[in-house]
Amino acid sequence: MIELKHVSKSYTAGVDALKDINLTINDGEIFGIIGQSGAGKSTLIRCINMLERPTSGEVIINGKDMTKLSTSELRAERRHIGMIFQHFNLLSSRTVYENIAFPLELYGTPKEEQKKKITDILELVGLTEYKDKYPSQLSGGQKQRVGIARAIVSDPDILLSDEATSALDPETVKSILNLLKDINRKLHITIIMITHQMEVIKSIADRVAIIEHGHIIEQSSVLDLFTSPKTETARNFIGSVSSNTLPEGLKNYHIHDERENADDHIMMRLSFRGDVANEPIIAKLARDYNLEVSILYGTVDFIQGVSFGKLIIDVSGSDSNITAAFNHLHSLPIESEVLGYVSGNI
Ligand SMILES: Nc1ncnc2c1ncn2[C@@H]1O[C@H](COP(=O)(O)OP(=O)(O)OP(=O)(O)O)[C@@H](O)[C@H]1O
Repeated sequence: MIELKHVSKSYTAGVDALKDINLTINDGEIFGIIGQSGAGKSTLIRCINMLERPTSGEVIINGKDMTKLSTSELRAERRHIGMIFQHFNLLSSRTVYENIAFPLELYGTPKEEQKKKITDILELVGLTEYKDKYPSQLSGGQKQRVGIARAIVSDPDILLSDEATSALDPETVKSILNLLKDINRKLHITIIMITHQMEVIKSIADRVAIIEHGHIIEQSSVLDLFTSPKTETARNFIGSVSSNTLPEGLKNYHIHDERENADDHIMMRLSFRGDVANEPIIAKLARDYNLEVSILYGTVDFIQGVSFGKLIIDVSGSDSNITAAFNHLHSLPIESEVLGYVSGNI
């Protein structure tokens, strides 16, 4: 387990990059940290392996406070933490095999054991045929595979990923994320990923924290974040992969914020998870509350194998029935939001 307790980091220039960060990351999790440029992501991930020393607070990994270790103790603990980078950081004068061998050489691993480990890892990352190539002869995705192989060849418990997919094209991002997921499952390595791309979080993270101006402003499971975001920043990140704006066809309606006429319809958005998707919510609103309900638009997406959907519906009926129906909706694990009022027939 990794625990950050009241971690703050100020750079000498007077920049408070991290402010009272509290996080717990469980063994075997894929934990995402997302934030805009300058939010403090790199500083945070570098404080986990002490590439940056926090100004205050504790970083406890498997019971040991990393901030209290001597240089030699820290070197020993770092063996359990691998790291991958946006620009791969490979040694250009070494082959793929020699790049992966590098950490094992530093740790004095015997040559025969090195060979066995590297052969297995090359197989795992799909680069067996490329072992004698140099980094300049590889694509970006292949370079990152070498970076991943080098990071996990010394059997770490934790893999830190610093924007590891940011320099790659969308197809390659998918294949690298699949590889990371595979490694997480097969080798039970805890993965902490920092990114500014919500797609990355949505694809593979179990839980996520949002960092803004050095503060964690929201943290939850990825499914909870998508279905019930609490902050504007979270909604904006979600909007980048799952649009919350009205579909084109609905923009033609004159939607107003206030009710203008007694017979105005209400346009609303319902967001729900797969576990409630089977309930006849719409039928119930119509039947039990005597409302007219039309479905105007719907989408379904998947996170961690669970479906979550959005429906835009048009509701009309008497005030008392609408109030009772809204009370019923609020009792369900569904997010409901009034988008506005529409006059006349829809
Ligand atoms: N070595 C440093 N000295 C002084 N200030 C720094 C240093 N490194 C980072 N900062 C500042 O700390 C803040 C957080 O930077 P950090 O690199 O952690 O953010 P980030 O979220 O990773 O950004 P990006 O996505 O652009 O890499 C920024 O204001 C940055 O300018």
